[in-house]
Amino acid sequence: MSKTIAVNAGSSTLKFKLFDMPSEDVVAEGTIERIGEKMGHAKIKYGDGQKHEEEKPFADHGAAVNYLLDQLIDLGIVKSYDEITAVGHRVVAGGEFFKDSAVINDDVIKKIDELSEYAPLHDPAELIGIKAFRKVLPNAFAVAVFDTSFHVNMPKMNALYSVPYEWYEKYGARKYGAHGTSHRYVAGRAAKMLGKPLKDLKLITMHIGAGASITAIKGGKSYDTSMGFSPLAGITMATRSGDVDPSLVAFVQEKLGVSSQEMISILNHKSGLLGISQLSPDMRDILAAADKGNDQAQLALDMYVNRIVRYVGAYIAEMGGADAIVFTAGVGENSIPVRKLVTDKLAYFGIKIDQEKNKCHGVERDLSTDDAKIKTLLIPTNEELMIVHDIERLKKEQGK
Ligand SMILES: Nc1ncnc2c1ncn2[C@@H]1O[C@H](COP(=O)(O)OP(=O)(O)O)[C@@H](O)[C@H]1O
Ligand SMILES: CC(=O)OP(=O)(O)O
Ligand SMILES: [Mg+2]
Repeated sequence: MSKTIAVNAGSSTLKFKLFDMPSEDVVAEGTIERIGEKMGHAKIKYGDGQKHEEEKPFADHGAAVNYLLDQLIDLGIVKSYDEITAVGHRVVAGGEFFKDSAVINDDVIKKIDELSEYAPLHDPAELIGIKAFRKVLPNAFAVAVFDTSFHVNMPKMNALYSVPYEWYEKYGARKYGAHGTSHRYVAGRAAKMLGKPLKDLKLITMHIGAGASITAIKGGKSYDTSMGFSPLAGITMATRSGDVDPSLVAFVQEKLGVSSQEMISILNHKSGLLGISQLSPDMRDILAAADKGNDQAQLALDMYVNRIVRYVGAYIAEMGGADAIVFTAGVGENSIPVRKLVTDKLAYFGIKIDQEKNKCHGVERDLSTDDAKIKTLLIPTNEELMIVHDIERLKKEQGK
């Protein structure tokens, strides 16, 4: 029996799922969190209900990947690496070059390396994973699945910034978006739940995790998205600022006397929920503190909800309506209060959820009331399954 592994390197995490093929049963899955921090955390589920958990530092993504490879053998998840015949890697930035997932070879690796400047928090980490797996699985069918591919053909009117056009021509200055694999997956599931073909639907998918983005999907295609040139733009995130007036950045940079790289780092790592609350990047902490009357946490929560509502409203207007909005990713899948706050503020559009149906997490469910004009769906994302489907499609295309 052959196995396929999907590897999802985030900015500070490494997630994986190992699938038995062709059944697509998940035989092991896990997350390594807080990579690069003083203390990291690894959690792997495997076999029939077995769990492995460990607190230890992971200096960088290289250390995390090596740990994962060791654990696959040490925990007896595989007897030998040869059992894994295909591997898929999430890559955030594919630029305009990768319009679809790609079979990994030397040229593809070189190209991803070149594109790293578009996603410095993500692509270098993902390259480390690609190279490490290539070393131990030299014969596996390896595929890169890009976050940006789904957005690459969005209308130019939405992809471009109102800046000198030659910036786009010379430097690729445009909106690339991210989380495309997730938006694509939940859109497909939404169509199934609504019992309508994707091509006939207008959807707004809210991928709200630590990184977060909202996408307007028209006829199954990305029409507009909240992330921009990099995954820093859009709504308020755990530690990322989302949209900021660039002149404010230049102004504060001067005051602080720091480099532009340092400014970008502050906007990426010290902003968002963490920056406003001065407490935590984690929505669970923000909700608990706001509940106890912490004003900064309340402000962070209000801003977070407001930014989501702003984009959903804009996208309903841009698409001339919507059939459904979809909650997904860490906060969207798990936070009952955030889903309530967001949908309450969208009541004007005929978005209305049943509070009893909302009492759940991690399940596919239509949360709408019967009289809702626009449906509200909860759909747990599954980027890893999407990666496996892309691997199978590319295998077929290549006659393998
Ligand atoms: N029960 C919950 N309530 C609110 N937020 C939650 C809950 N569970 C997880 N989260 C949030 O989900 C985030 C992680 O989401 P995830 O989609 O895994 O992120 P990413 O892939 O961007 O690292 C965490 O920052 C955490 O704040
Ligand atoms: C692009 C991005 O923000 O990814 P993540 O949410 O995994 O950090
Ligand atoms: Mg993610």
